[in-house]
Amino acid sequence: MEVLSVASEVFPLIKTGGLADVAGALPAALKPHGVRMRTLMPGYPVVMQKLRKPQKVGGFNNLFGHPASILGVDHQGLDLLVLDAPELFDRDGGPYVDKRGLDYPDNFRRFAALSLAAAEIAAGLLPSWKPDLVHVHDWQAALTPVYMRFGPAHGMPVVLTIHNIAFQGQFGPEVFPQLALPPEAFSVNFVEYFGDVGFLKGGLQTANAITTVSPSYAQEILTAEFGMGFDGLLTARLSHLSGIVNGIDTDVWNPQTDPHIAANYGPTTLKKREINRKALSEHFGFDNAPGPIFCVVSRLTWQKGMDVLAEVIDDIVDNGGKLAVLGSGDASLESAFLTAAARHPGRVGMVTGYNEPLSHLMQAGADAILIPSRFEPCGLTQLYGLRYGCVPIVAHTGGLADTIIDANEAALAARVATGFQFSPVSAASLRQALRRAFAAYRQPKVWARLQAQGMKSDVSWDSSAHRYADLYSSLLAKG
Ligand SMILES: Nc1ncnc2c1ncn2[C@@H]1O[C@H](COP(=O)(O)OP(=O)(O)O[C@H]2O[C@H](CO)[C@@H](O)[C@H](O)[C@H]2O)[C@@H](O)[C@H]1O
Repeated sequence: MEVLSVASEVFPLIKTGGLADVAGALPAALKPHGVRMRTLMPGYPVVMQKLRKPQKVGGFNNLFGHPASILGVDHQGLDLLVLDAPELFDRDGGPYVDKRGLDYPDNFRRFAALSLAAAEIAAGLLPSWKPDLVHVHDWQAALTPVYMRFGPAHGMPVVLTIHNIAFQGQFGPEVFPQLALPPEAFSVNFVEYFGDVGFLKGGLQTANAITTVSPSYAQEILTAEFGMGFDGLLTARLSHLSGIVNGIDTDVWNPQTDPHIAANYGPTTLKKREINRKALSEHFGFDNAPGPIFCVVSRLTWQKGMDVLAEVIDDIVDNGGKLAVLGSGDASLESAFLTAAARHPGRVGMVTGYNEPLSHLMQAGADAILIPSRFEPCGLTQLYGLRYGCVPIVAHTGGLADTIIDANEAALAARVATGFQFSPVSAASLRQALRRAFAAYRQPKVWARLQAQGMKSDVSWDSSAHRYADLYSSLLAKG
């Protein structure tokens, strides 16, 4: 089966969040299931620099006003199709925002171009290859099924995966005439959304199947609280919606071989984590006092509950714990953590920015990872935590609820617990979870059991890749 995957970021070429990890890992995970996946992504400067011997495999004389090429290239086993459209993607800032952190004003055109290119590939643009099915990710690729619906690839199945329904790609109605869609596409059945143009809206209406990244989140987005305006639409399309939990790349995230950590270790050599703890402590300027090190690797946003975490920092320190934070995001949250680090030297440390190698060392050296998200479609850092013996302390929501088994009395007695869950997302309930974590940490056998159980959890793509492959087969069987 030949599948075209379309994503705006793909690890290891470019990553701002979990979408890149998933788009980067799925092709290899699907291979054993008879799926050959080629991935279309934009040719941002950092991507173009990394490509080795790309070949032009197709092109456009005029893609939204400019010529563009499709480059075919293998990158560390990833079969990539890169949309080389310098007018749209050769920019100084990040993939979505400029150097000042502001959205590019032509984002609608940039990602409409990605989607249109995908639809053209589905329609046979490349002389050498045509997919049987298209799998698109998030709003940046969500116009693909809309373009396909009005073009020659009409009828080819499309799967749309929602990684985060908070990001919808909504633009004013004035962009519609610039999208090269027929007038009837500006209707409630397609992209029209309360008078605006909605990229994700259009995709949700037209994809043959909608998936999101955990079964619990698939349920939650049917409610007004989590649906972010799409609960009604999704309820109407319920028979096409399912939740498939993310896996992780167990080669990239393997404490036995990880090149980014100070000492490799496995389930039987957990003592070596001590060396990573030391390296982490040096990095964050921690003192040598015992006590658990909690870590955070996250965008610093309201979604991630970082304001709630900021409220309990003093409690962590008062109880003999330490906190290492790696992240960037809202200025007020960044400054809350920096202020806490200044207030608690040797106990609280903050690294602002994005640092992939350090994120590995944190999972290897910290005792627990804190994830107090208000909503979390799946979450990947708790899965990395399980694999690294860094016990996850998570909010009971979305994929966090689906992947962590709370250390309640019954689960501890049955030896199945892998972490701590709390609800609601409030400082009081996070404090309560921390109290339970401190108590468990004081009992080394209990803590070691939590770590061991977590490390035994299957966080690989094996079972989820199977589900995607089954979904593709069922869509193709429908003809
Ligand atoms: N400062 C930093 N330095 C280094 N690495 C950092 C970092 N900040 C974050 N990361 C990394 O970025 C990734 C974040 O993935 P998440 O799943 O936690 O959330 P995100 O909200 O980006 O993804 C959305 O899509 C994913 C994929 O489907 C869903 O799991 C998730 O719930 C949904 O919100 C992880 O690999 C993490 O290690």
